[in-house]
Amino acid sequence: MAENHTARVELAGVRHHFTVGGAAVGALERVDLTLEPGEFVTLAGPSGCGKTTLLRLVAGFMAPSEGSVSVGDRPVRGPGAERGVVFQQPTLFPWLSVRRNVELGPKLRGVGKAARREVADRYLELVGLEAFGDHRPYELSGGMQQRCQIARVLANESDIVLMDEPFGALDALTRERLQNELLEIWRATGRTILFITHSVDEAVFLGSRVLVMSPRPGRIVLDRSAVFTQGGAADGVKVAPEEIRALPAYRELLEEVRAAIHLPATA
Ligand SMILES: Nc1ncnc2c1ncn2[C@@H]1O[C@H](COP(=O)(O)OP(=O)(O)OP(=O)(O)O)[C@@H](O)[C@H]1O
Repeated sequence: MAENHTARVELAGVRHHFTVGGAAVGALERVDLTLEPGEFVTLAGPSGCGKTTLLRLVAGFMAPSEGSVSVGDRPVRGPGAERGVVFQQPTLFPWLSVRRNVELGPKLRGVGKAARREVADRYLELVGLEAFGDHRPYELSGGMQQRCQIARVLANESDIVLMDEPFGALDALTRERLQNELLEIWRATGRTILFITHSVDEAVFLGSRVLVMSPRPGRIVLDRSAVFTQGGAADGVKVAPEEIRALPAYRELLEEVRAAIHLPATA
């Protein structure tokens, strides 16, 4: 994996509640969590358990009711360029070309024209969209738009990539292709990734670490290292996804995660 200099993300004693109709609705309860640089952390849990709330706190879109969120020992006080967010639905500017969408972050940071074009083209190539730089987002399929969004976040040099069910709206084939591409990108760039998913298989397949949250108010009830994705990349040897999924240890973790979410065993 690429060397990385990403900062550690730390949530300490985090509680969060929303006020709805004058009443407090608990969303997160006592979350103590450290994301180490370069980890690919997947987060699963029942609907409404507080996953998005946790991600939004790390993104700096809001502050916790209690406790603290910090990145590299600095308290999070709002969004920052080192934390990129990939939403479930692509949020691209329709009036800009695919390339200009990807260039936007570097442009806002004052990167010159030639340099930002180079960065954009590098990331478009990484996500397999090199031939579509001059297209408009609406000329791309949903999966291609999602890849463009990922390229945009990476081009913005966000060392920490926060992904909220990014593949949730995609068909199974595109989803599988993007999962494999994302793993390649992670191996190549060494970013820290926090990835929310409803799919237990996706959580176990992608994560170098798998977290499960309890029903609302969410707490982390399972925290496991998963070596499957890294194992395949160890010495450049690629292991086919089907082989990884057939490993007994993979099946075991899958069942453990399913049990933690109170889903029935698969077999
Ligand atoms: N802006 C808000 N105002 C009021 N309540 C909210 C708000 N955002 C979230 N909540 C509530 O907080 C709880 C946690 O929501 P959150 O979106 O974090 O869950 P989630 O685990 O991401 O759900 P899902 O998997 O269904 O996307 C839910 O009960 C939700 O209704």
